Amino acid sequence: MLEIRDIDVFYGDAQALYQVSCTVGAGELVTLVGANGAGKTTILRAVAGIRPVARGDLLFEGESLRKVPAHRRPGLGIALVPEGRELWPQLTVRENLELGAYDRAARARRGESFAHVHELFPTLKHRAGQLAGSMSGGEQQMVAIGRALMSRPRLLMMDEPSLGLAPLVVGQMFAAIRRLHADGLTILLVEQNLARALRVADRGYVIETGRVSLSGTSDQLLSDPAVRAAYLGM
Ligand SMILES: Nc1ncnc2c1ncn2[C@@H]1O[C@H](COP(=O)(O)OP(=O)(O)OP(=O)(O)O)[C@@H](O)[C@H]1O
Repeated sequence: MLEIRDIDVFYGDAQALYQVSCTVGAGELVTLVGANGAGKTTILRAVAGIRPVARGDLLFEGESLRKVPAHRRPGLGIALVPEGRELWPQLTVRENLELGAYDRAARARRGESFAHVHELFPTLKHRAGQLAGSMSGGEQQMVAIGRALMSRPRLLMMDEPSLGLAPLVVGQMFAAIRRLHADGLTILLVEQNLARALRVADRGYVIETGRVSLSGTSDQLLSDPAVRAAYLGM
């Protein structure tokens, strides 16, 4: 479904990604793991079209995204749940969700999408009229994921959905991710919690200083001595 081919990405003169390649097949849950500042967010931004790609290419369902502006990518089925959630705090939960269904096709199927989001996160149904900014961190993350689902994505990218959440809430978040994957959604998940991410993912890529340093199935990575030493302290 998604093929990232040898991309280089810069912030001004500073190069953040060096010939990064990775793929996500239809129905797969793939995770990008690695330390702070390794370049994981930048990969998602490149796929979403928020950061331009200086070299290389991005293919979505076989078509190059290079000439597709960021605002047209959700219409193709690409959704990003950004780091920090980026909700509208003064709008209600329902209004935040509605803003996710922003194109005509998504608006036409809004009722169905609401039902899907409410089934995944029942709290959002009960709190529909509450201001998003007054909710807990975990609830706000649910709104951010729900808003992305309202655009009816075929590829859902999530940037650190568990960041800053209490352990119990992190468990609920991963249960929701597992459920979306079991329902057949294609997911690209960025996580710093390597062990947890690899337990839900089919495959993973380890990103180090802007490069893919290792890749493999989750089992391969979890049993790799270099991964265990560097990320799991074993
Ligand atoms: N807006 C920006 N301007 C300049 N440099 C940036 C910007 N955003 C990120 N960078 C740099 O690009 C590199 C990759 O950052 P990126 O945010 O992609 O890493 P990350 O792996 O997602 O880490 P984190 O978990 O902290 O988000 C880092 O060196 C970072 O300092």
